[in-house]
This record gives sequence, structure tokens and C-alpha cells, in this order.
Amino acid sequence: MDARVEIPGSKSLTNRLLVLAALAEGPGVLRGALRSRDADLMIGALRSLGVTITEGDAPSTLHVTPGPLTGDVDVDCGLAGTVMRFLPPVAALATGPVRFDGDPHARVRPMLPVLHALHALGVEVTGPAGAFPATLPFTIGGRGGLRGGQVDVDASASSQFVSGLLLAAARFDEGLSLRHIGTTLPSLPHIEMTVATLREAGVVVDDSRDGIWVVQPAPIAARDVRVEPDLSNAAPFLAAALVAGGSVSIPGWPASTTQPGALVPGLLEQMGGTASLTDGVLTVTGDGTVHGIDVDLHAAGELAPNVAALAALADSPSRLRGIAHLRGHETDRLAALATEITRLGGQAEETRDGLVITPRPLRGGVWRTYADHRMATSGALLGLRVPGVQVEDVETTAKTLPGFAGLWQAML
Ligand SMILES: O=C(O)C1=C[C@@H](OP(=O)(O)O)[C@@H](O)[C@H](O)C1
Ligand SMILES: C=C(OP(=O)(O)O)C(=O)O
Repeated sequence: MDARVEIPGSKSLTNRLLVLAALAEGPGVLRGALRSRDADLMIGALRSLGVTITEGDAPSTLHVTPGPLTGDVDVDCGLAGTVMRFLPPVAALATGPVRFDGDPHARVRPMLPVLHALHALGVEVTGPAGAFPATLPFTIGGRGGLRGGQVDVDASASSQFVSGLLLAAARFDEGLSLRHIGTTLPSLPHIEMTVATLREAGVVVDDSRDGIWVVQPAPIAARDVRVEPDLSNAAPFLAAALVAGGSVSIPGWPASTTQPGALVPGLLEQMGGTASLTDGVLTVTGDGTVHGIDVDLHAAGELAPNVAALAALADSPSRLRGIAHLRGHETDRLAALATEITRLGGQAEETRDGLVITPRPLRGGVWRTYADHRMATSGALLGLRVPGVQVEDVETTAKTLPGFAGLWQAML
């Protein structure tokens, strides 16, 4: 292979910057924004809350004009963790009830810690039949503002509980002092991304103590910002260079970033490739050799499905650790990966906090995707090596990368 692939904007940055633009003190612009199911659900929800969002010269240019946040609206979260975890604190600022729901599987993704935190901060949170909700669906009783203060959150199931509260916190009267009280904390780079985007918008955040974040109340600056490409979505393309042999280049690779996808080049080097960054173009080269890996992915769990697919094609066993929280992702990713790798003749076992994968000769068959975009891209990787792999519902990649199948085809 010798391919160059342009990757659209980062989901995590797009949905943070949309929330901050919606809460800002004036109109702002996002350039290079992702347009995908998750981003469009965020746009739709913010519009229904009273924010004006229009396209500029391209669909990826978004003009955001904040307005008074109005309630008595329904928010469809789809399967987007960023929508279901980032918007309830915003809804608390709206003037009326905001009803949240989503896809069938979204109804089992963990929500309780963020709902508990809002309740502790004085927000009315109700579930069906009046019970306190642990998952979607639920209703946030917006009162047009929130005092804020101190709150404890167990974020061991998802960093997004912390990010969501921090993103809205500058708009609370007293800001927020948030303490994580769980034993583990996944995806720390995503919390650092939240802190960085807040600081770039002029908000003062103190993160000098482990597990404690203090956000000062302040106006959020209106800005004109460019979104980096989604480095986690670059992962399957770069990994393809190892599986098929050859080179894959991604232009627009940032020199420094808070995206956990920054770990991709190093991971692929450990697994047998070489990586170089020249003039903003990241190139990974492989010769068809894939080595097994023993890796703790708690900081970058969203890379685990692609790493697991590579591991199933490797010349030695692999162990993926630190990713128990993947059981609460789009699907139970540990179960899904173990089941699907086994279905193709491989050997993959779940551990308490990850997977052990022992390479075996694989055969073709249907690779089920469980509505999970990263299961789909993982199946595509296996199909580069194993004849007859059929990826079920490849369009599920539209969650963060519509057009994945076309980009993949063009790469080959
Ligand atoms: O804040 C974010 O943008 C994300 C945080 C992470 O969530 P978890 O901490 O729940 O893994 C990550 O897996 C997800 O893809 C995106
Ligand atoms: C976990 C993921 O998504 P979400 O933002 O829905 O949590 C992911 O994209 O891998």
C-alpha cells in the first residue's frame, strides 16, 4: 500500500468546542468540524435548546450563536457518550425541563455519577415513574442557572462524567470544585483535553491536584477555532500499513495534541511498524509483520478495538489491560471483541480488565459490529489479511466517520 488519507475532524474536540461555543459570550466559528452522527446529534440538541448553528462555506464550518437556553425540549443522544454526558449540566442552565433519551443500547450506558452530581448541586433529576434514574431516559429540570460549588463524582466508569460537568462549570454562579472519588480514572487525556479547551476559551481551571478540578466562574470567550483531524479515527488506516505492508500517510497531524490518538504511532511501532512525522504528515510503514503487545490502554480505551484486531493477526500473544470501562462503551467491547475474534477461529479471552489474545489462523465469516463504529473498523482491518470477512453494518461507522467504507476502498 502507498496511500494518503484525509481524516475529518475530531469527535471529541468538535463536541467540546460546540458546547463551549454554545455557552460563550458571543458568536463563534468552528472550522474543520466533524460532521457525523455524534456531531450532528450535538448540533441538533444545542439547536433545540435555543442555540443558532449554521453552516458556512462548507459543512465543516459551523457558525454558532448562543441564545438564552430554553427548556421543554427533547434531546436525542443516539449512542453518543459526549451528548449524553456533556449536555445534562448544560440542560440545568435551561429554563425548563429537558428530556434525554437515545438508542436502545444507549439506555444501558452508565449515567448515574453525573446525575447524582447534578442532584447534589440542587438540580431536579427525574426518571420514568419518578424513580431516580441510573441511565437514559431521564429529565433534567432546568431552572435557568445553577449555583455550583463542590461535588464528588465517581468517574471510574467514564471520564466523560468529569468532562461534562467541567465544560458547563464556568457558567455556574460559583463555578465548580469537582473531586473524583473512584479507584481508577480512565481516559485522563480526554479530561486534559477538556481543561485545555476551557483554558483556550479564557476559563481559569486549577488541575494541580490529582483527581481534583476547580473551574472559576467566568464568561466563556467567543472564538474562531480550527478542529484537528480525529487521530483515533486515523488508527485503523495507519494500522492497515502493518497488516497489508506498505505506507499510509495522514496529513494535518498536529505537532502537539490532547487527543489520545497521539499514542497511535508509538503503539504501531511496538507492534512492528515504523512511524515518522514530517511537515505535519504522519506516515506509518509496515512489511506485513505484526508483533503482539502487552499494553495498558486505560488512557486511550477507544484505541483498544483496533489494537485487538491487530493482535489477532500478530506473531505472538497480546495482553490489553486497564480497559474494564470498555464494557460500558457503545457495546460491551471486551465481550464483543472476544466473541467475534473467536468466531473467526481466533483465541481471545476476557480478563477482569481487558483481553488476552493468542493468534491462531483465522477464517472468513461475518464480523458482527453491535452498532459500534470501532468494531466495524476492526473488522475491516482483519479483512485485509483474512479472505471472506464480512463486516456487518459497516455504516455504523457514521457515528464518527461517515464515508469510512469509501475512504478504506480508496486506500487499497
Ligand atoms: O470525552 C471524550 O470525548 C471521550 C472520552 C472517552 O470516554 P470514556 O472515558 O468513557 O472511555 C473516550 O473513550 C470517548 O471515545 C470520547
Ligand atoms: C467510547 C466512544 O464513544 P462515546 O463518545 O460514545 O463514549 C468511542 O468513540 O470509542
